[in-house]
Amino acid sequence: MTLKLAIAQLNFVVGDLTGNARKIVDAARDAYSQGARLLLTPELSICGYAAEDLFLRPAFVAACDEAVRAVAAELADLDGMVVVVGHPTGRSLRSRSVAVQLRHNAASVLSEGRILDTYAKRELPNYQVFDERRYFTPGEGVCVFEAGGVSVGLLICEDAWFDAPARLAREAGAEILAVINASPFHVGKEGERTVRMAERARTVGLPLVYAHLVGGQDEVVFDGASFALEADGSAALQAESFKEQLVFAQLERRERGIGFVHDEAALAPPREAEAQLWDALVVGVRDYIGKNGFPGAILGLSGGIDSALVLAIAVDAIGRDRVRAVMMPSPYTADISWIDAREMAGRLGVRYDEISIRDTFESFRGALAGEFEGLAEDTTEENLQARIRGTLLMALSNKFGSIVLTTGNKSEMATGYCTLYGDMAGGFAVIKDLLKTTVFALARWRNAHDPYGTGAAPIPERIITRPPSAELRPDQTDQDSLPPYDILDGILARYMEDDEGIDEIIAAGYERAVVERVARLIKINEYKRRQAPVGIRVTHRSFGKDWRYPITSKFNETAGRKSL
Ligand SMILES: Nc1ncnc2c1ncn2[C@@H]1O[C@H](COP(=O)(O)OP(=O)(O)OC[C@H]2O[C@@H]([n+]3cccc(C(=O)O)c3)[C@H](O)[C@@H]2O)[C@@H](O)[C@H]1O
Ligand SMILES: Nc1ncnc2c1ncn2[C@@H]1O[C@H](COP(=O)(O)OP(=O)(O)OP(=O)(O)O)[C@@H](O)[C@H]1O
Ligand SMILES: NC(=O)CC[C@H](N)C(=O)O
Repeated sequence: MTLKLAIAQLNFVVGDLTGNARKIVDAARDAYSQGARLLLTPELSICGYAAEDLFLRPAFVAACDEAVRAVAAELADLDGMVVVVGHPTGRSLRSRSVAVQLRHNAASVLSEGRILDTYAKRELPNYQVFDERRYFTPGEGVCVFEAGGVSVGLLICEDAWFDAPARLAREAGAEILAVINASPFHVGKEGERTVRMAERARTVGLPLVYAHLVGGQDEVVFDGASFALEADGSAALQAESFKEQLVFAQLERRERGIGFVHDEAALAPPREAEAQLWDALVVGVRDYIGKNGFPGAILGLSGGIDSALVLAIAVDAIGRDRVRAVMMPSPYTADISWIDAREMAGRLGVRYDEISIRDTFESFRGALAGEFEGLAEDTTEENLQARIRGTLLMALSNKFGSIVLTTGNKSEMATGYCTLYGDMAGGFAVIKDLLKTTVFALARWRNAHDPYGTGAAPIPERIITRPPSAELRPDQTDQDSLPPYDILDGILARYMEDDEGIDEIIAAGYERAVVERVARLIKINEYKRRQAPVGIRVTHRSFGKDWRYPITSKFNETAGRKSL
C-alpha cells in the first residue's frame, strides 16, 4: 500500500477567499484524519471559478496569494500532508492602451507550513465560456512533487486536454497525473471528459486523478463527478455528480508503476442525461439564489409548460416554503390555465396568489387611446399585458426581496418570441438554454421521477399536452408565429448550437424558407438577448458568454457575393 489521496469535490464561492480557504483547511484536516496524505482541490479553488475581471485587480490577486499563505500556515501541524490549492498569482503592468499580463492561473503545493512549488497552467482555454487569455499568461514550467512516497505530476484542467504537459510531467519523473479542474457542465460533457482523460492516461502511460469542482456560478454549473483512471484508461474511481464530498482513492505500488486499489463501491453508477440535466438546473438555481442572498423566488405561473417547469425546478432547488407563484389572468386567459395553475401550485404546496391584470390593462389602453386612435390592435397590446405582469412581479420582488425567475426557453430567446421588460423582466432565466422540445421532455421526465422528494408528478398532464400559447390575444397559439417546435428546434440546434451553414441545414432536409426565416429571427433579436437576464448554461452553446454576435450587422449568409 502507498499513498491515500483525497479530492475536495467542493462548492467554492467566487471572491469568498476566507470562506474558500476555511473549506480547504477543514477538508485537509478531515482527509488527514482519515489517512490521506494528499488533498487535491479544484482549479482556482481559493477564489472560485471564474472570477472574470476580478483577476485584473491587483488587490484581488494579492489577497489570493495571502489566502494561500494562510492555508499553508494553518496546516503546518499536519506532518507529511500535501495540499494542492488553485489560485491566481502574479501581476499586470498597466498602461493606458495595453495590459501586459504577468499573471498565471496557478496551483501551489503546500506542505508543513511551506509552499513547496507553484505551477502555472500551460494551456489556457479561450473558447466557449472561457476567456483565460484575457487574464493569464501561459506557464512554461513543469511541477512534479512528492506525496506519501509517490511522484505526482500536477496539471490544471485544459493542460490535460493536450499531450505535451502530461508528457513533460512524466519525463520529469511523475508516476501519476493529478489534474485539478473547473470544467463547466453541459449535457454530454462528462462523457467527453472521460474519453479525453482516458486518452491522456493511455498516451503517457500513467494513472490519472481528476479533481473537480461542484456548484453554480452565474451562468455556468460545475458537476463534480471527479474520477480516477488507471494507466490503461479504465475507471478506478467515479464520484457522484452534483454533490459536495471528500472523495478518497488508495494507490498501490505494483511491479511496474503504481495503480489504484480496486474498490467496486467507489464507482458511482452512470446516470441518465435527464437526471443530470435536472440536477444542473436545480444546482444552478440554488446557488444563484443562495450565493446572492435572496430569501426566495417568485414567478408568474400561467398554466403553460414553461412556467410550470421553472416552478418545479425552483421547488426542488430551494424548497416549497421559499417559492411563490402568481397567476395574473387577463381577458384572454383560458379557464383551463387557471385550473391547471392552481392545481400545480397545490400539488407542490407553494404559496399561490391571483392578481388580475384586467383593470390595469384597460387603464393602460385608456391612457394610450388618444395616441392609438384609428390604429388596429397588434403586438403592442400583447406586450402591454406581458409588461404589466413584469411590473407586478418586480413590485413583489422589491417589496419582499425574492428574485423574479423568468421562464423563457431557448427557442423563444432565439426567435425573440418574448417581450422586453415584460416576460423578460426578472433576475434569473432558469430555462433559457432549453429548447422547447427539451422543455417538454424534461417536464415528462420530472413527472415520472421525484429526485428531491418534493412530490411526484407535479405538472398536471394537460399543461404538457395542450398547444403552447402566450394567451395575449384570443385563441392565440405559438404556432401562429413560429414554425412547429420540432422543426424550429432542429434548425436551432444545427444553426445556433453547431454553427452549421444555412445551405447545410437545407441539405439535411429542412425547407429553405423556414431555415432562412429562423436565421433571420435569430439575427434580428440579438438586442433582446443582450438585455435578457443571465441563465443556466446546459448545452455546449448557450445564449450567454459563448454566443457573441454583433447586434448591428448587415451580414446575410444567403445573399450571395455582390460585386463591389
Ligand atoms: N436593434 C434593436 N436594438 C434595440 N432595441 C430594439 C431593436 N429593435 C427593436 N428594438 C426595440 O424592441 C421593441 C420590440 O421588442 P418587444 O417590445 O419585446 O416586442 P416584439 O418583439 O415586437 O413582440 C414580442 C413578441 O413576443 C411574443 N410573446 C410575448 C410574450 C410572451 C411570449 C411567449 O409565448 O412566451 C411571446 C408576442 O406575442 C410578440 O409576438 C421595439 O419596439 C423597439 O423598441
Ligand atoms: N396569466 C398569467 N399569469 C401569470 N404569469 C403569466 C401569465 N401569462 C404569462 N405569464 C408569465 O409570462 C411567461 C410567458 O408567457 P407564456 O404564456 O408565453 O409562457 P408559458 O405559459 O410559461 O408557456 P407557453 O409558452 O407554453 O405558453 C409565463 O411563463 C409566465 O411566467
Ligand atoms: N478550466 C479549463 O481549463 C476548462 C477547459 C476544459 N477543456 C473543460 O471544459 O473541461
